[in-house]
Amino acid sequence: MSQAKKIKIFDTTLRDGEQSPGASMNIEEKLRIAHLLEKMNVDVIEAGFPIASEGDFEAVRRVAKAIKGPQIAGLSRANNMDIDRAWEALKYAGERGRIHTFIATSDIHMKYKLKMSEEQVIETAVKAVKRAAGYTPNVEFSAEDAVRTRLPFLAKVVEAVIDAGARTVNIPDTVGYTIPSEYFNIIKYLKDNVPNIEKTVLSVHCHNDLGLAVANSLAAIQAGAEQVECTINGIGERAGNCSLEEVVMTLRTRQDILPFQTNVVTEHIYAASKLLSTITGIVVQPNKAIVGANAFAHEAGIHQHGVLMEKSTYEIMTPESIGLNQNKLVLGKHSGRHAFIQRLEQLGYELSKEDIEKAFVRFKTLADQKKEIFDEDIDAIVADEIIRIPETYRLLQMSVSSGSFTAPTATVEMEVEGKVKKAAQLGDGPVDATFKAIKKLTGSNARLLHFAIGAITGGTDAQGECTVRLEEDGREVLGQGAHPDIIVASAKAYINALNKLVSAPKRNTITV
Ligand SMILES: CC(=O)SCCNC(=O)CCNC(=O)[C@H](O)C(C)(C)COP(=O)(O)OP(=O)(O)OC[C@H]1O[C@@H](n2cnc3c(N)ncnc32)[C@H](O)[C@@H]1OP(=O)(O)O
Ligand SMILES: CC(C)C(=O)C(=O)O
Ligand SMILES: [Mg+2]
Repeated sequence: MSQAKKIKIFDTTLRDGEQSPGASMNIEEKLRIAHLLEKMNVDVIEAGFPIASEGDFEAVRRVAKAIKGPQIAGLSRANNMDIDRAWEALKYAGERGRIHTFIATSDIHMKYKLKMSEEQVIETAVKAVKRAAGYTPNVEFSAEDAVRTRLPFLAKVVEAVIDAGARTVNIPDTVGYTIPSEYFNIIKYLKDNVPNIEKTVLSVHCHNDLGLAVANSLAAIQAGAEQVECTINGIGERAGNCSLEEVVMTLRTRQDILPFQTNVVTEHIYAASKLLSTITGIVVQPNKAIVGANAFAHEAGIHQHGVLMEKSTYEIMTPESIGLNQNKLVLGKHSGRHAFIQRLEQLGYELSKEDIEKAFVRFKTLADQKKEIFDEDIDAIVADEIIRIPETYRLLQMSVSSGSFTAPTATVEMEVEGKVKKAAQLGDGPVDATFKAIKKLTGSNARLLHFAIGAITGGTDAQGECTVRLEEDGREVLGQGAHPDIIVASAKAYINALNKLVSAPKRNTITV
């Protein structure tokens, strides 16, 4: 059995997270996220601030009704109206309904915002906790701006609200001001100086104004905090809150020096991150820890080589642990031969050493001009440099008749696998008739996905250039053809694509 101490995860994506500019969510959206948080097995979901609006009230009520595992919290100021309204929404969750009441305790907030003395703040806090405790024993109290609060006063407030019935007491860094060593000392001070501290769960709630929310939360855990308040993708007021995925994955990854564990099923982390950014439109930066697009991607040749030999050379957690299928080796100008050869093999190419070297030189030249090399680029390099697509089908001659009085007809003569064949077809237009004739001659079932025609140079004598994209059995190819007659250019492009389909290696999904 593990000796690790349990840390409760209090997710406030739907409350503090929603305070991010532009992150407002409707009730259905909040419910979808709440269901995913339930699957993730977080301990508490703070669903909203019921007094804030009818919509927020309804969202908290619906979440309290629908969610079965985690506790459901609703925020309220330290007054009767907010607390009563919060319970009205939370009561459907029974004992799992948590009234979370708060009041600021720092000099700045008391003087300028609340215009209250220390005595008035303590009295208001105690009254609020007692009022909430009249509804449920599941009461949390937060000392807003605790980090900028004089410590002896903070200790007095904490002791008083515990006596009044607060089962959880939260010490927020509301403005993201503290640093890890200072926050550690604050939590330690409360542990050492509040006589009834063991009767409550000590919680922390960090903002990211200096980019230290996760580091501060970890320091607090080391000092004895038992609950961490956090949000998916770290969204929240201003620079955001402590990121759930970062704090949870740090605890999971560094068990060797952090003997703590959470109940979170981390394999849902990636899905939760995606769902939230889809709903809010707040995109995750590519280099964001854990859930950014590049968090499990490697571009540098030396790293790619290492990862191909043994993933743990450059990966401290597995992509699977957050619900990603696999890592990603991005081919670009920093890549080396090992990764390039692996991609060639995955694409189904079996090339000699000399051919690989030729293709690699072309790949590096292209990578200098292009940010990322895709599989289609590699297909083109191999086709041009090594394979030079064999012509299973060849256009010999063709004629087309069409106009406003004539039904479009195409007569096409082709060499098909060494035999000369001819067919005539009617169509909706001359190109359609031509493609139908080619299909008849080749027996192809390929689907036309895209057809584009343009002029290579200006003027009526310009070469027509045609591009088609065909699909057959899940494989897609591009075909190109050029000719002064645009119908002939179209026929050539279509035949070029068919040749690629019969010569390209068969592959399933394209992976890295
Ligand atoms: C650190 C945090 O994240 S705290 C949570 C912040 N979240 C939000 O504010 C989002 C939801 N808020 C709202 O919808 C609105 O602000 C409401 C409904 C709560 C209040 O709206 P209004 O009544 O119009 O007041 P307004 O927001 O302008 O001002 C806040 C009032 O609450 C008082 N107040 C602030 N915090 C508290 C508190 N913890 N306990 C009691 N009163 C408080 C202020 O002193 C001010 O009082 P006043 O109106 O007597 O001057
Ligand atoms: C309401 C409290 C917990 C808060 O969000 C903060 O202080 O940042
Ligand atoms: Mg906050």
